[in-house]
Amino acid sequence: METENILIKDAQILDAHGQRKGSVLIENDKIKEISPSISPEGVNKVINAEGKLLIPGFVNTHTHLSMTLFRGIADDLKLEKWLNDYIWPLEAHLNGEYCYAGALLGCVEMIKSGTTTFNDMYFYMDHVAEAVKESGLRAVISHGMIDFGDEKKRKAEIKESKRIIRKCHGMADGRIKVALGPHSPYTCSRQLLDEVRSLADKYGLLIHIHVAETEDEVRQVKDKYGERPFIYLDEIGFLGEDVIAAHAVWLSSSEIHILRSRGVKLSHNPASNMKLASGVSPVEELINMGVCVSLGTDGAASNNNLDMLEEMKIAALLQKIKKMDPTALDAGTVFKMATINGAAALGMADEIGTIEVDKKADLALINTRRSSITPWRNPTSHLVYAASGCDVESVICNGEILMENDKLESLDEKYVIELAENAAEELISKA
Ligand SMILES: C[C@H]1O[C@@H](n2cnc3c(O)ncnc32)[C@H](O)[C@@H]1O
Ligand SMILES: [Zn+2]
Repeated sequence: METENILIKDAQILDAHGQRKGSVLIENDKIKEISPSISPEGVNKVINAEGKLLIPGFVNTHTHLSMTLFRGIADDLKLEKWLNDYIWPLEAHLNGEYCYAGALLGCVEMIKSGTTTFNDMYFYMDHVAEAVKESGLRAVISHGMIDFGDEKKRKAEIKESKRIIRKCHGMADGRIKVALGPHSPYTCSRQLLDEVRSLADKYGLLIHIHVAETEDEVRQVKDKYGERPFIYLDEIGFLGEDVIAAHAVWLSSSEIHILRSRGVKLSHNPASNMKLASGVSPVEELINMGVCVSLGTDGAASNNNLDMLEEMKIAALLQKIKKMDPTALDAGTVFKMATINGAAALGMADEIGTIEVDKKADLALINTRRSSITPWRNPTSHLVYAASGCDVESVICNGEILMENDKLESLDEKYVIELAENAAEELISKA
């Protein structure tokens, strides 16, 4: 491969390690050098980052990308009714084409708001992988498995997961990895969860699952298995460092200890938890106990967007009101949740999540000369409390420019919007 290099010149750099000024040289897919000044001689592409803030691309650790097609379809409902009466009946009409269109739309939205890596659980994941490949983004994808105790369904779900692993793991120059996606302890049988654990151990794959999202789920799991969700999962030997659990709202103190001792990673999804009125996760307690808590948007049908800047603000504000303490979940902590903690949750802390030499060049540039973040004083504060996805101007993933000066480079935005609009209309007319 011919060496491609990009120089990001004179940026204000911000990551979990703090703030500094400097230039960043990218060679192929990685950061080669970070110095106060780097000569542009022999460089293929120079980006003048004077007056710009350079941050790591956000890591969104819980998404259902193709659900962009269902945006605004079923608002103002509780999770159970939302899933049973609206979302699952619609999902019965999905196909690969629709999932591809919805995933492309999600990729556009994520690039435009500075996300470079995401953890996605859904259906027709080989079609989703195709969209991710075209977009230039990095993703962990998993087939969402639900068996409701039906043996035939369980076998079919495992078969589909294995097919996706064979077809997509390592795709797009390694930007796409495959994980296992048992939906939740209330939709998956004990046997299915056991098989998932064995496959994860055998192939070294991550497990992505929804757990302890609602009080109703806790009641259901207690009625069926006699224990709260995380205690039940621990008793069956399911939990480990490779598990990333979304939501984790309703937790007892013993469950928090289990999460810590098993090294389970969490994805906190405040907007979705608020919109479905699921509850408020005890994020401050979890972080103080040493649990790795990252941030995710969930799908666009329960959020209703994929903007990690907005999600950071919601996360911070929600903890402050839960604790009635304005010092709770400060801006610096929530920025870490959206970057390095996300990388750690996906087992990629050595590769992404901060701006360091030898890490992947997954970066976003914010234009600091925007009215919403003027006067430019405290970058972390402005990012979390004042900025939104629209303030992201340029995005690089794996050393490729995906957006420059607000123009998408890897995808044709107009085409994607048209494709998704048509797919959504056709799909909804079938239901
Ligand atoms: C993959 C399946 O998961 C469903 N889903 C989307 N969001 C949520 C949520 O917040 N809790 C539980 N299940 C969810 C999605 O519709 C797919 O059926
Ligand atoms: Zn979800």
